[in-house]
This record gives sequence, C-alpha cells and structure tokens, in this order.
Amino acid sequence: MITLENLGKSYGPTRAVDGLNVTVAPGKVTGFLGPNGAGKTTTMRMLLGLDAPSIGRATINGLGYAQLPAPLRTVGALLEPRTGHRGQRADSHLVGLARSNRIPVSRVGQVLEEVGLASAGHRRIGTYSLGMRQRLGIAAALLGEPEVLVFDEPVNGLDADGVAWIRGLMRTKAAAGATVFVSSHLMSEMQSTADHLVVIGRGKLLADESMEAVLAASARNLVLVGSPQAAELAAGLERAGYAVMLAGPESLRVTGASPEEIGGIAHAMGVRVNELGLQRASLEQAYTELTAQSLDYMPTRIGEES
Ligand SMILES: Nc1ncnc2c1ncn2[C@@H]1O[C@H](COP(=O)(O)OP(=O)(O)OP(=O)(O)O)[C@@H](O)[C@H]1O
Repeated sequence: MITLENLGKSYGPTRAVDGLNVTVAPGKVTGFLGPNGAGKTTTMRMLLGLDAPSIGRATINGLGYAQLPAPLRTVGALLEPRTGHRGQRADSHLVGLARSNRIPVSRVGQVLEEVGLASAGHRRIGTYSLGMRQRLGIAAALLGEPEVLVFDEPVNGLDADGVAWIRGLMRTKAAAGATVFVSSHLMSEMQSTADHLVVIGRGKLLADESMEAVLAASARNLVLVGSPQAAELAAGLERAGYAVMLAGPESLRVTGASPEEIGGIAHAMGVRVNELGLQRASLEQAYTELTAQSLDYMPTRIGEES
C-alpha cells in the first residue's frame, strides 16, 4: 500500500505538489493522471526517496523509502527508460542489482524471460531500442518480486505489442495482490488498464475515484432514446429536469439521466420506448472535464481577445 499524507513540494514559488492525501490500495491498477507539469513525476520521485518533500510524507507499507529494510523487494519502480550503462550487458546490469540488494542471481534469468528479453540478455544496453530499454527497466523493477510497483509513463516508446504486454503485466500483478501505481497521459490506454484513478492538476488532487465513478460522473454521458412519442416523452423528461435534444422525429438524446430513470418516466407516462442505449463518455472526455480548470495554458480562442 502507498500512502501520501499532506505531501507537498515547492520549487521556489512553484508548488509542484500541493498537499496530496491519497491511499493507493493493493489488488488494483491505480492510474495517476494529470496535465503536463501537474506534479506526477515529482510525486513519484518523493515516494521513491529521490526528492525530499517540502511538507508531509509519502510511505510504502507505512515506511518512507529510506526506512525500507529491503527497498527492491518492497517496491519496483520505473521512472525513466535509461537504466544501466550503455556499454554494459543487460544481464550483468541485473546481476549487479541483484547482488547489491541480496536478491538471488537466479532471478535475473526469470525476469529477462518475463519481459521478453531472454534472447537479448547478453547484449550491450547501448544496442537496445527504446522499447527494449523500457522492458529492461521493468525487469529491474520486478527483480525483487516486490508487492508495490510504481511506473511513470511505462508505455512510452513501446509499440502496440509492447503496450498490450505491459497492460497484461500490470493487470496480472494487481490480480495477484500487488499495488500498481502508474502514470500515463494516454487516456484510451488507461481506460483499458486502470481500476482506480488519482487525478491531479497544478499539484492538487482533482479526483480519487474508481474508473467507473469517474466515467459515470461525466456530463458527456448520453442516453439515446427511440420512441414513436418522442416529443411527448421529451416534454416529460424536461419537466423532470433532464437536458433533452430531439435527434429525429422518433429519437432523443438525453444527458444527466440513466437509462433506468428514463425508462421509469416513460413507463409512468404510458409512453412506448423502442430503444434505450447508453453512450458512455470516454475517459478522454471525462478527464478533459476534470482538468479543464487546472490547465496551465488555456489557448485564447479567436474572437475572445479583449
Ligand atoms: N527540479 C525542479 N526544479 C524546478 N522546478 C521543477 C523541478 N522539477 C519539477 N519542477 C516543476 O514542478 C512542476 C511539476 O513537474 P512534474 O515533472 O512533477 O510534472 P508531471 O505531472 O510529471 O508532468 P509531465 O507529464 O510533463 O512529466 C512543473 O511546474 C515543473 O516545472
């Protein structure tokens, strides 16, 4: 489990991270989202003892990173794809890491296998593609069989197969009980990977909710209704306070109501309904609404300049 308690970091006048209180639970993939410069990397660096908080604290299983008796056995991290020296062989890099962390060297072959680098383990890191270096970084993170995984933008540089692979890896680890905390700016990817979302903007917490709740709260959720008495039903739905648009002579688009609520109103009015379909907002849309207020630079639209 990861706990952020009133965690804050200032760089001069900039509050990169501003009083975060978050618990990241085991058994789930928790997506960490926010616009560029929101403070995600700074938060992860404080969690991993690479930056000192200005206020508050970040703990893993109740301890700060520096207090962990065996850090690599507790938390596996991928912060940037650069790992090891270019001239070093990938397997020797991992052997060095294992030895210095009292992890059995037999794990090296296992993690190389797990990340799909078994046949390239003897090669020098400098000959690796960006995607291979990303896999090597993940191999290093998995070396100590940690129960907490912290990945900053892990799919950067990976091709479609690599993206699908890392999604599967995170889902498998979470299903086995691991705490998986992963930042990403790829909303469609997060939508199919994360169970829970922590969203920040300008260092502040904007949402800490299940994926389901974030999507359900979006104003972009639409219900498409087909009815031969569309106009009559529209009037009834408007009386009930829902936003209704006539999409055709026999079809409506309704926002703010669930299919069940619309069905209930239609039933009470004695109106026939032929079709009732929920068109869910995408995470991209829900996220845009959540972060709209916290974007550092809002483009000025033509015609709005004063
Ligand atoms: N070492 C530093 N010195 C000064 N300012 C910093 C430093 N590191 C980060 N910042 C500032 O802190 C804020 C948060 O940066 P951070 O990299 O944590 O954001 P992020 O959410 O990871 O963004 P991105 O998605 O662009 O990586 C930014 O305004 C950034 O310019």
